[in-house]
Amino acid sequence: PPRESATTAPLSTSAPARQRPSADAEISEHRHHIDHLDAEIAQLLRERRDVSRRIQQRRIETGGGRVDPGREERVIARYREALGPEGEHLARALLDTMRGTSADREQKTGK
Ligand SMILES: O=C(O)C(=O)C[C@]1(C(=O)O)C=C[C@@H](O)C=C1
Repeated sequence: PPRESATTAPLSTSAPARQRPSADAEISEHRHHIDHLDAEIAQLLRERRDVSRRIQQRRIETGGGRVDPGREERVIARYREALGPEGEHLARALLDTMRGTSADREQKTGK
């Protein structure tokens, strides 16, 4: 069918919605995808934390400290390269989570 001209078309924002899945359906589908990715990321983070804790414990047992600042800088640089400047914030939060030493936790438990 011939398309309505710009001058005769009704002023409606719903025209594209007839040709595509509704925005609600599309958003809902993407959110399911994100929920799935978040579950995978959480599992990977638990695995990473287990490995990280083994290193930290071994270092502490052998007279070292929990933190290895040089290694942390290399981890942070990797996240920055992968995700841009915001990757650095993520890496710092990640390392806090790995060490269990976030400011939030220190405030609540004193540990
Ligand atoms: O690689 C280490 O030495 C670790 O202890 C692991 C890890 C990390 O989770 O990446 C955690 C704490 C350290 O400060 C540095 C890095």
